Amino acid sequence: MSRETLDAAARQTELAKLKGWSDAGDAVAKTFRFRDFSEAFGFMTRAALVAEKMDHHPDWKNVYKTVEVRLSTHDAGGVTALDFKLAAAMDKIAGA
Ligand SMILES: C[C@H](O)[C@H](O)[C@H]1CNC2=NC(N)=NC(=O)C2=N1
Repeated sequence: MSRETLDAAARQTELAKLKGWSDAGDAVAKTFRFRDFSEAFGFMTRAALVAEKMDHHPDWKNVYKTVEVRLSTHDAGGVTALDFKLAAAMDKIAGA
């Protein structure tokens, strides 16, 4: 998959296909909220396995039952198609 960065218009096109993700310029971001810590950490565990398989890893922060996620392609210095692929996978795991 291409590691070319997407411009603002292309990011908007991709964001429109997802729910709850926003454009953070150098990344796309979403805050996932779960019922409790166990659900949040279960999500992170499953997402981590997918990310590792993709060799594409999230920047994220967990506080109790929320998980703040930022996705960018560090090697490319911006957002690429890979970030949207991981975003969609995370939504699926979260049941969103
Ligand atoms: C060598 C390895 O493929 C790279 O370092 C991968 C690992 N995971 C990565 N994850 C993310 N989010 N961006 C990258 O550029 C990246 N690069």
